[in-house]
Amino acid sequence: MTLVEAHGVGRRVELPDGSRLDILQGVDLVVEEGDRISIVGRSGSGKSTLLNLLGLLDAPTDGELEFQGRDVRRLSSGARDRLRGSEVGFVFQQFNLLPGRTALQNVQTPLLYDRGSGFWQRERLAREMLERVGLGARLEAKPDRLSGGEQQRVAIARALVRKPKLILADEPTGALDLETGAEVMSLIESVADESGAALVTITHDLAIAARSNRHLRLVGGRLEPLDAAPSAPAVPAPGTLASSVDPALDERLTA
Ligand SMILES: Nc1ncnc2c1ncn2[C@@H]1O[C@H](COP(=O)(O)OP(=O)(O)OP(=O)(O)O)[C@@H](O)[C@H]1O
Repeated sequence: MTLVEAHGVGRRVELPDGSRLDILQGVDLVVEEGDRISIVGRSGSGKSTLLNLLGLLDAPTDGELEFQGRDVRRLSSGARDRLRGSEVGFVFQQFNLLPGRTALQNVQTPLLYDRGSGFWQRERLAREMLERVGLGARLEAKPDRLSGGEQQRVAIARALVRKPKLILADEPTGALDLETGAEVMSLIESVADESGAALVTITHDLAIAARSNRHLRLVGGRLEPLDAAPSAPAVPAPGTLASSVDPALDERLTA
């Protein structure tokens, strides 16, 4: 099933001096259920802007964008928020956990928007999700008591507790060491597999990009395919350099 279909999508913003900046122009992308897509691009090329459009945080200024067959530009902001809440999960580089809340409370937060789910049901779902990411023994821990890798696991549990069909990961391993990053990606992928969700990952890390089955690069406001499959192993051995994964892929990603 097609989740997202973008044709000629553009995103333009107005700058304080009255001039306009075309961040994205003519983006074409189809995301199917179960897809594993990585997007690379230079800093400032518009990757986060694109992720915000795919995740219904923002609407395009040009082109057509459909989410599960619905025209995003015609949705009211309330309808967009509801669709995002039930169908999209975000994982960010900086975890974005609520600092004063326990792991269990953090993971329950998205469930507060589920009409009809009572406290005990929310607690059960959050507990199960934290157990799924290996943190069943740290339910009451607050973020400042957790390592970076553990905080990212809480963030993953929070992003996926509503079983979204689209998972958008913006540099999810950027704040983690290589080995922890590979573990965290495996976790995101296996949870995505269980629910048949699509996973779109923005990354600068070539080892992380190589794990996807579709590789795209954002350049000049457009997406272009990097179609040759990387020959690298899916997970680099701990301690290996990301750029040693596949010199050919490396060249294509960073050109
Ligand atoms: N609301 C906005 N108003 C003005 N400029 C913006 C706005 N949003 C993004 N930009 C600009 O658009 C460009 C693309 O931003 P974006 O954050 O999408 O890039 P990116 O590829 O994710 O960058 P990075 O890899 O450094 O995070 C940047 O030059 C940014 O300053």
